[in-house]
Amino acid sequence: MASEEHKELSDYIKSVHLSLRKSSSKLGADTAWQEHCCNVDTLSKYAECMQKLATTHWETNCNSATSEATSRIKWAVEFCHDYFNNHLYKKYRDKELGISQSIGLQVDREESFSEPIKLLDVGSCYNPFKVYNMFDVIAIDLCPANSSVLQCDFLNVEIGNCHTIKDLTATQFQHESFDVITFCFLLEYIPTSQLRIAACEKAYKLVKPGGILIINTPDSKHVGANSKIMKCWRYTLAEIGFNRIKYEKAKFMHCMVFRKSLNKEIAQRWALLYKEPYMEYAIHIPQDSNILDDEELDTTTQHIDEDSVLDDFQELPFH
Ligand SMILES: C[S@@+](CC[C@H](N)C(=O)[O-])C[C@H]1O[C@@H](n2cnc3c(N)ncnc32)[C@H](O)[C@@H]1O
Repeated sequence: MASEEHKELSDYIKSVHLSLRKSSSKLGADTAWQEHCCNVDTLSKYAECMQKLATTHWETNCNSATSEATSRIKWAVEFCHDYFNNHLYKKYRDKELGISQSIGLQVDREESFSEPIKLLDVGSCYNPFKVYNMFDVIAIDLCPANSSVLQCDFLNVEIGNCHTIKDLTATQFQHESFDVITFCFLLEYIPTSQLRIAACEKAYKLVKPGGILIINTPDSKHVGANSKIMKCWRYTLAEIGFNRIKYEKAKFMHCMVFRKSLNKEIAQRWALLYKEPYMEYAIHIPQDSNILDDEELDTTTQHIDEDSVLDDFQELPFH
C-alpha cells in the first residue's frame, strides 16, 4: 500500500505534466514552455517532490513497481557496461558495415569512446548516475535538486566547439562529445511531439558516432496496448539517424536504446523499408490525446484522482 506522502508527491508531479500539456494546447508549445521555465516555484517544488519520491520511496520500498522504477537506472547502467566495456558496439558496427557494403554506401567514420564513459543525463533531477564510477557524468535539469546537477534547458542549449559552463549553469555543449545520453522519464514531461522530436534531434548532434541514446518512459499497459505509438517512435528516431538496438517492455515502462548510425542513411533506410501507413514523424505519448477531452478539467490533484485521467506514471510507483 502506498503511503499518503507517496501519493501526494506523485499527484503533484502528474498535475505539473498535465497542466503543461494543457497550456501548450492553449498558448502554443513555445510560449507555454517559456512561461513554464520562468515558474520558479513550480519547478522547485517539482524537483523536491521528484527527488523525494525517487530516493525515499522508490529506493526503500521493494514492491515490484518501486523496484522497477529504481531499475530504470540499473537497466541503463547494465546496458552501457555491455555496450562499451564488453564491446557490444562492435556487433552493431559490423552489422552497419555489412548493410553499407551491400548497398554501396560510404562509411568513413568509426567509434572512438572515452574512459570513463561520457554520459549526459538530461532531466536528471538529483543525478542518479553519480554513484557509478564507470561514468564521467554531466547531469542537467531545468531545476536541479542538488548542486551536482547543472541548470540547463536542454531544448534551448547551444551546440558548439566546447562546453560552456559557468556558475553551475550550462549554456553550450560540444558537438558529438558524449558516448551516451540518457532521457530517463524525460519525454513525458515535454508537452508536445514537436518539442520531444527537437530534444531527440539535439541528442543526435551531441552524441558521438556509434554512441547511444537511452530512453525510458512509463507505461503500465501490456506490450501491445501502445505498440503503434512505440513503432512511431522507432520510425521517427530512425529518420533522425538513430537505429533502435534494444527494446524491452517492463511491467511499468518501456526501455529503449538507440544507436547513432555511422552513416545516417543506414538508420533512414530502416525507416524507408519498414514504414507502415499509420507511421508518422511524431513522438506522441498516450496522454497527448486526452488534452482536448480534459479541457474542462481542473488541474487539482483531487480531480486527477476522481476522473482517473489516463496520465503518465499512473501505475508507476508514483502512488
Ligand atoms: C520525471 S523527472 C525524471 C527525473 C530523473 N531522470 C529520474 O528518472 O528520476 C523529469 C525531469 O526532467 C526535467 N526536464 C524536463 N524538461 C527538461 C529540459 N528541457 N531540460 C532539462 N531538464 C528537463 C524536469 O525538470 C524533471 O526534473
